[in-house]
Amino acid sequence: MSFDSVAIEVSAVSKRFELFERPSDQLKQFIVPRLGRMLGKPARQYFREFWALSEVSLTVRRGESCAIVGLNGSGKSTLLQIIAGTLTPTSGTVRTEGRVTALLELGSGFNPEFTGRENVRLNGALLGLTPTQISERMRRIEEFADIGEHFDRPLGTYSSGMQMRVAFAVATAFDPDILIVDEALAVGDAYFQRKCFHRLAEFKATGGTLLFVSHDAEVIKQLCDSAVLLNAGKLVGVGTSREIIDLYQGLITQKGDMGTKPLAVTQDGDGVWPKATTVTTNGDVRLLDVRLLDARGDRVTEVESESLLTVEYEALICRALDQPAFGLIVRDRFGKSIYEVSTFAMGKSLASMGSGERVVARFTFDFNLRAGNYFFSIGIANRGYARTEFEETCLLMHDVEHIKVTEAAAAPAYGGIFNMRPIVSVEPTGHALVDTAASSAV
Ligand SMILES: Nc1ncnc2c1ncn2[C@@H]1O[C@H](COP(=O)(O)OP(=O)(O)OP(=O)(O)O)[C@@H](O)[C@H]1O
Repeated sequence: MSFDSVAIEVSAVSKRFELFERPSDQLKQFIVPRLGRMLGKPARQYFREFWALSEVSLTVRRGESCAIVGLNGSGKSTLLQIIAGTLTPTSGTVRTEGRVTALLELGSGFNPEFTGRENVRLNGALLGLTPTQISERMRRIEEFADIGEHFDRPLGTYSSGMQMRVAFAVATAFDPDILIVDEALAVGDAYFQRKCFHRLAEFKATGGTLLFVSHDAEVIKQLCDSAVLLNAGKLVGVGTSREIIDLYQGLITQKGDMGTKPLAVTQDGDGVWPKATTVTTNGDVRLLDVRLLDARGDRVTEVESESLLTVEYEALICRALDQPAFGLIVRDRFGKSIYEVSTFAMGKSLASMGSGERVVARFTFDFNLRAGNYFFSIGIANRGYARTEFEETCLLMHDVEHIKVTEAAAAPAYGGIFNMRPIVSVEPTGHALVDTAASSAV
């Protein structure tokens, strides 16, 4: 790949932190090895090594939006800081092409004693912009931040939401080629989050390269083309944002699962169910078949909107389940969940199932979704305790099957995702609107 098309190239980056039990150990580490070397004695180490990143390699092409996902402490922020140049790697290299701006820790790159406006000037100057260029962008930044008179008060007096507003406005206003954003959307109210989301989408649409850390699966799926998954400092998955979110959710299930059998999470269902994008399983059940049936019970790959569809899947119980539950997720082509349900969530308690039993779970719907392609994920679990939480996850498989919905000739016209079938009425209230201007002119 030529570097022309590459915006960020991370090659075998590792980062080691030195963890000291006591502050005095840091001082000892500074002095004792030096003394030892002078006296020809072997060096003693006063810290514990911690590898936050191990041999991470990653390529982001120009114009691509890439998300970094992973559990807390997996190394996402460390990687972003190394790419942004605010932290040096222990080994490995990073190359970036073009102007990079980063929204990392709140307050970084800002002086708390300066006002918002002064900080904007300072940041612009650091990025090499002329005073005229900075002034040209000042109004846009002030408008986007929308913090009123606080803009001319010292940053130290701002709430964290206000600081983020200014930081976000600044980071996106100075025409970066690469924008690095760490969880910025998590700060601020819902209205500002939407504004930030639109600004990032705009940045992406105009060809900017985005590297993004977030725990919000839907935002990632909408904003990012690709994603990588970090686990304990290692890169364990690379793929489309949708594939990686599925893999990540498998990891979350694995972590939250209270069962005694370990869960295996794999990307793409090779060997288990080839169509599936991810498979999370503890081996207690096996999927045997998935069937999509129309109202007559015939197998289909296509269905007309507003008609009956049955999704049924057959599974083999490999270990007795005392409180089994069967679930289904319907997702759109972007992987966004449209509907999720399980026998447990519906309040259906099923009889226990013994090892070797074969069962068929059947979900019949009026499939009133708009024309398009929809994907099905299935879940089998044991011992539910909250709407979507179980003590044991036996099987969670994304994209086991999909259906094409076509629009029926007589289908009602509406926008959005599905037909909510409202009861609508429009009636006169009996009160006429009086045009006061017209009546006073008479
Ligand atoms: N300066 C430091 N000294 C020692 N350990 C550190 C330092 N910075 C980070 N770490 C450790 O490195 C690991 C990775 O941290 P990092 O902040 O990169 O994770 P993260 O994936 O961004 O987590 P989160 O989702 O919670 O923000 C963590 O275990 C953290 O405690």
